[in-house]
Amino acid sequence: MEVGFLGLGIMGKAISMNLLRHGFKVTVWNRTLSKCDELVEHGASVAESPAAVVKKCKYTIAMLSDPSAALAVVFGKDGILEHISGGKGYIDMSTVDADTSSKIFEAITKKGGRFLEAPVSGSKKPAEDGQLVILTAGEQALYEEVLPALNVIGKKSFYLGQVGNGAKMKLVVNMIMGSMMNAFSEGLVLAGRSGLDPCVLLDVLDLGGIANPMFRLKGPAMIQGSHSPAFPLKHQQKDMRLALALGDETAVSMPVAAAANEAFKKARSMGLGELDFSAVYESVKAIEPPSKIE
Ligand SMILES: NC(=O)C1=CN([C@@H]2O[C@H](COP(=O)(O)OP(=O)(O)OC[C@H]3O[C@@H](n4cnc5c(N)ncnc54)[C@H](OP(=O)(O)O)[C@@H]3O)[C@@H](O)[C@H]2O)C=CC1
Ligand SMILES: O=CC(=O)O
Repeated sequence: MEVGFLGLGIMGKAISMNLLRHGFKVTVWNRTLSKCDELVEHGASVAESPAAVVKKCKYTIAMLSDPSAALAVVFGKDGILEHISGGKGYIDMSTVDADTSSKIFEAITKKGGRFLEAPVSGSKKPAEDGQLVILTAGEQALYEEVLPALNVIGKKSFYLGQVGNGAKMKLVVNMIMGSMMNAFSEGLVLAGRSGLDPCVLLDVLDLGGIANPMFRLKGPAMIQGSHSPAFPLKHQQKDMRLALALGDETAVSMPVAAAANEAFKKARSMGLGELDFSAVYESVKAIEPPSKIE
């Protein structure tokens, strides 16, 4: 199967490498073209624009940073709309809001193309290992046609019906994840400031009912102050913002998520946006206790 791939950031690079490893023919494009070089060394072809990719490939997958990037690649100069036609499929894996996804869907179908949104849950390592959870919505026939690729990319794909449902599911999941990361960070700092060993806290958590892979994986590195980016904090804050907007639309009160969003914004203002989202821990730690606690 031949696929196009747009966006070779942390996730796009890992996913397209994985597709190449599994024998897919992959034509890549990235805004910063030099990021294509490593993929070419592993057998990918390069095209000069999103339009050129979609002209060449029946199926094109995109993995871009945010709504404005997702829209730019479709509607911009040399974008997808210039060559999408005649049954070609466009699969957008970027985490965006439902409105963005719907705009893309409408424009593509108007041109005779087909659309599937397919945001993913799981980070850099699951992307490298083909262990993502894929949250698709849109044209079901396209979903079924591209299952061979989805089965390489992920350990499980959900088909959630109409366009927008994949985006919404992803935002709900990441709203929960971002809130958990904040509670975890506060717990680690609270343990340390209370004279407890945060490493022992990790052991206690891991044996109880709230044990989870995120605490297990990120905790030891966080305690070491290491936040090498797997899921950049700026993207987690974007997801909190989009989830809160969904909460506005649906009149769901989310004070916990709102507080978590503020914490991620503060971390961004401290210059931590390019680090892993676990770096929110540094912004919690940065609040010095008064010299004497009354
Ligand atoms: N990292 C993770 O763990 C996960 C991320 N996600 C989501 O996946 C998406 C990608 O994440 P990730 O790979 O980490 O992000 P990165 O920041 O590593 O990569 C972003 C990609 O988007 C491209 N891009 C940004 N702006 C534009 C634009 N205006 N026009 C064209 N291309 C653009 C970048 O190109 P360039 O190289 O030129 O900057 C790059 O290829 C995001 O929506 C994120 O929320 C979902 C699950 C997990
Ligand atoms: O969106 C991030 C993730 O880890 O999932």
